[in-house]
Amino acid sequence: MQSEAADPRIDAAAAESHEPQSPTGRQIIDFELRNSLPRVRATSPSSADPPPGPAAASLVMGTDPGSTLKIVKGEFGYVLEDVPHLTDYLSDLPTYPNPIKENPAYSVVKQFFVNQDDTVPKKVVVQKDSPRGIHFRRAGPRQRVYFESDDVNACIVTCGGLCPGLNTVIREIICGLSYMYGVDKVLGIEGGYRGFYARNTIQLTPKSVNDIHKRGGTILSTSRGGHDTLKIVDNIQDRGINQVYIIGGDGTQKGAAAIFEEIRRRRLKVAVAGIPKTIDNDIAVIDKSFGFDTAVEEAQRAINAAHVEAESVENGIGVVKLMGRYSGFIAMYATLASRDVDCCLIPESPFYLEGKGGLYEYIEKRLKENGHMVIVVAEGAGQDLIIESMKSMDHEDASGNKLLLDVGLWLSQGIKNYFTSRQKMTINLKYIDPTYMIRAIPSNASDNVYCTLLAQSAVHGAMAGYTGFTVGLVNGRQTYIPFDRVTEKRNKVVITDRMWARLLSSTNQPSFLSSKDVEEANIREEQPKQTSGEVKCMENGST
Ligand SMILES: Nc1ncnc2c1ncn2[C@@H]1O[C@H](COP(=O)(O)OP(=O)(O)OP(=O)(O)O)[C@@H](O)[C@H]1O
Ligand SMILES: O=P(O)(O)OC[C@H]1O[C@](O)(CO)[C@@H](O)[C@@H]1O
Ligand SMILES: [Mg+2]
Repeated sequence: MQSEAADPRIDAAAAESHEPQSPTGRQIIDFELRNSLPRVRATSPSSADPPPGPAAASLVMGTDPGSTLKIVKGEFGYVLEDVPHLTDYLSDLPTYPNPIKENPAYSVVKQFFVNQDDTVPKKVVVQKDSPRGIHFRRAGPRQRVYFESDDVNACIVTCGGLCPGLNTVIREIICGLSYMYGVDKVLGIEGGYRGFYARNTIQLTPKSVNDIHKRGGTILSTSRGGHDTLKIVDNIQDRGINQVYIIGGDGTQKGAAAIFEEIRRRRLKVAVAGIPKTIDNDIAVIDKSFGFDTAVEEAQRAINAAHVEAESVENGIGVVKLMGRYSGFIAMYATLASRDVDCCLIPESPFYLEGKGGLYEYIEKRLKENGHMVIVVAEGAGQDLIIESMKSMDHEDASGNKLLLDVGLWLSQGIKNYFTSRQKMTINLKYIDPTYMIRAIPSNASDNVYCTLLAQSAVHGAMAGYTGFTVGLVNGRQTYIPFDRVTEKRNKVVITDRMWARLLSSTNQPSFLSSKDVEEANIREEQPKQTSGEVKCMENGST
């Protein structure tokens, strides 16, 4: 471990830094960032160069000790949860006209640049007297950029599990940097976070990545564990990297936040941009994560197969396991899309097997009615029941994620035992586990477009000097979201929400919930989430 005093680069950088000058005739925007850095003022060097913060005179900055968020308050309860900018800790950075202006493809676009004040509301369903609520900065190209094309030295890393679309995002970061901004130095870090200090790097060009979106997986390979913030930032510094693109799930975004904090502490001119990846769709705030649509579509093939098998025999049961460690979105959407599913089990909704209203009773009823049935089970469902029945130990992977027991096998065995031992009826059960086959395919057409927009938004943000942000779709608009916002909690299926009710009504399955379960779920959802703007919000509200 390297101490601050032992690193000469930190002292040198700190000695060079000084309080920003008061800008002439420009609004000074004060804000307070959480930890070690002193209070700073974001300024804009020239009138042709809009400041990174909102320019509207009515906005005042709020301060929130203990919060990592950069909060801007406006009228009528308007709150902007802004993302950091290089000028927050580096003063007098020169800016340059955005080279996109010279690009023939984009020069005809009527309003190509995003208005500096554009923000996107988190909540779109409002009442006439409700406050305007939380907003995020709108993503997109800015008039001026904080990097000269020739000076950019970017790198890309992929971490965590696989997900359809990883290669598309990699490709579009490289092509976006090159075609829109004329950047030609992009390094691929191999093997996830530990690749920064333990693996090789590869030079990436539009030509070398031309075809990669047609392949599953990640050409950079990935890993879990191995995040050593100081070693990673040392490596970034040693290589002269000044833009870091980090693609990964909730764990990866936490790692990206740690890297950003260390970079900021060392006062380096390095932009850190996260692109959220998770096939489980469990990242908070954003509408959905890339690869999710592809996964739901591919899951249909497994469900169809299970259905064909089940309806072709007497008392046929098809059990399909889908991914979803903590969140059952893939299972829920795949079930809703298919209409062949009779029962969907997810981690968020407790269920029980035996007795009145239990799963076995429902299976029996369904077989008597229809002669066959299909069950979709998310991998994280029923883990408490399995642990109870197998007296198993808790295990974790290299990143500290819970290692799951195979709910599909366990459930299939349980159903077989139930019907055999009680001589209820002869059943014919087929268990299909397509999880890794689904995760390993290339992204479908709509995910490819989505990946492209995410990658381009990340590139625009980094070029414009924003840092410490995750790019994401909020209510259909590309935004920059502070890391903390996407890592503080997981996106989960809300079982008291209308979407889960739609599922229950489509499958006709029992909810398996006691009134106590419903009460607990309601309490979980109703707990207000205080921000410094004192705006209460509910994640994943009804659609
Ligand atoms: N709290 C944390 N602080 C720093 N690094 C972290 C943290 N949590 C996870 N990481 C690092 O992020 C990387 C990926 O984490 P993880 O394996 O949990 O996958 P993920 O990004 O959550 O993706 P997935 O959706 O596949 O779970 C790992 O290298 C891990 O060490
Ligand atoms: O086997 P691995 O690579 O650890 O990944 C499995 C996990 O990854 C995820 O797909 C999330 O990326 C989970 O659904 C699943 O539990
Ligand atoms: Mg994760």
